[in-house]
Amino acid sequence: MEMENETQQSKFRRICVFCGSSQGKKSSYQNAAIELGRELVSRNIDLVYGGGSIGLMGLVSQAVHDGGRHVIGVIPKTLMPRELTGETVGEVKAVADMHQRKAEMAKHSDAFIALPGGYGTLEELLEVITWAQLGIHDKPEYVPCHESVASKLSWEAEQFGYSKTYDLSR
Ligand SMILES: C/C(=C\CNc1ncnc2c1ncn2[C@@H]1O[C@H](COP(=O)(O)O)[C@@H](O)[C@H]1O)CO
Repeated sequence: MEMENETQQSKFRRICVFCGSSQGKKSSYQNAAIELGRELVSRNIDLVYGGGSIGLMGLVSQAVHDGGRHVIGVIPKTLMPRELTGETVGEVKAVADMHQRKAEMAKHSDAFIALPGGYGTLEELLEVITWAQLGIHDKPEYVPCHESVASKLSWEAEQFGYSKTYDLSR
């Protein structure tokens, strides 16, 4: 029987979160980023992300770091002035370019979660989905099916004729 307040164990050690470099118009996006960060902490899961300190990326990484879990941020050197402001959080892996960033993020993660974001987030999500389709990896991708979490991303996905259910896990 499960005990209340018992730390939840996950089969995932590290999860990669893709999300916006801006905070978005709705406070629910920001709340979702913080909630997801805390949820990872409660399940003893470390974070892999794009390394930025701005937008939803900054919020989720700060929440995981504040909760005492390890944070790996993977960021191209050329993007640092744009996406890294102030103090860095956790371990920062500087890479040469965007392609290496995505490959590194995928290598260090057991699964992927996408929160709302712009085209960068969408691009990152679609890349790992298509890698799974090609059999390059078999790690699950998940877009939380919740209005406040998925609406921005889902709007963009709809433009590409994507499924409205957003249950992309396999
Ligand atoms: C330019 C290249 C590939 C296509 N573009 C991107 N690929 C991967 N990651 C990207 C791309 N553009 C932006 N990003 C990053 O996504 C994060 C969220 O951005 P958003 O637009 O706010 O959702 C952010 O860290 C961006 O750096 C290489 O050939």
